Amino acid sequence: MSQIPARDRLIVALDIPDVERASRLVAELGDSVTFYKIGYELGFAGGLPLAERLAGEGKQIFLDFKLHDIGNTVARGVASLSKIGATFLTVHAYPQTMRAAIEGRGDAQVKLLAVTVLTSYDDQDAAEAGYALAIRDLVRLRAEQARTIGIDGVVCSAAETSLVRDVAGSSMAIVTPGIRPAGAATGDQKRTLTPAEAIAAGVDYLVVGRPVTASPDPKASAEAIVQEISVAL
Ligand SMILES: O=c1ccn([C@@H]2O[C@H](COP(=O)(O)O)[C@@H](O)[C@H]2O)c(=O)[nH]1
Repeated sequence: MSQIPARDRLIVALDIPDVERASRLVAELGDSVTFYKIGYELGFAGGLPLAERLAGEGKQIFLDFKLHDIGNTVARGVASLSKIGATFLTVHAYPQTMRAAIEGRGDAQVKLLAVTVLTSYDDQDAAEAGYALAIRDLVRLRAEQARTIGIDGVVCSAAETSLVRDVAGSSMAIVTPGIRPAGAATGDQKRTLTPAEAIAAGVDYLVVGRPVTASPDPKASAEAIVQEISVAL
């Protein structure tokens, strides 16, 4: 995936509470951002028609709904979301869920990404949630299962890129939230790397929310990240 242009590797998380504000931000960012992620906040506030519109206007869309339910419900949810024209859609990396997602996607074009372990978790959080494995082992296991089941890519921390690449190979996309330009506030993210570190590690796509959306100059912040990606490629 080394042929992906630097700009198309930046996915801006549109974590914005309403469609009007999100549309204004997209207009302000203009050509500086080609790829947007829509998750709970905007999606549950009427963001799906915006996702469809942006896809129709040539932006790439990542629907980050992290689906996880009984198989029938996951399959039907994926079937509905597959009609939007998105590039990526997330499910949690549980084998039953991943198999159901593939069934629900059918012949649609959307690529399925499996969320391994949320980037806001560290080993202590995983233990508190009942997992006996350390995060890196859990990420490795889930990446292996995603590959075996036929998922298109994984979501993990950029810090796990090399272990994921080892098990997932070069054809699966590695998509990494928890990206923080040097000096940016980490907030609730616990497994972070800078854009340059993530590219050097070999990730395909970088997901960045607050460092762009909460910036006093979102376009300048997005351009600075694209520049950092270009230099590191
Ligand atoms: O493991 C994960 C999976 C998804 N996310 C999502 O990415 C963005 C990150 O936003 P920031 O403001 O840059 O922290 C957000 O929409 C999360 O839901 C993640 O962070 N970690």
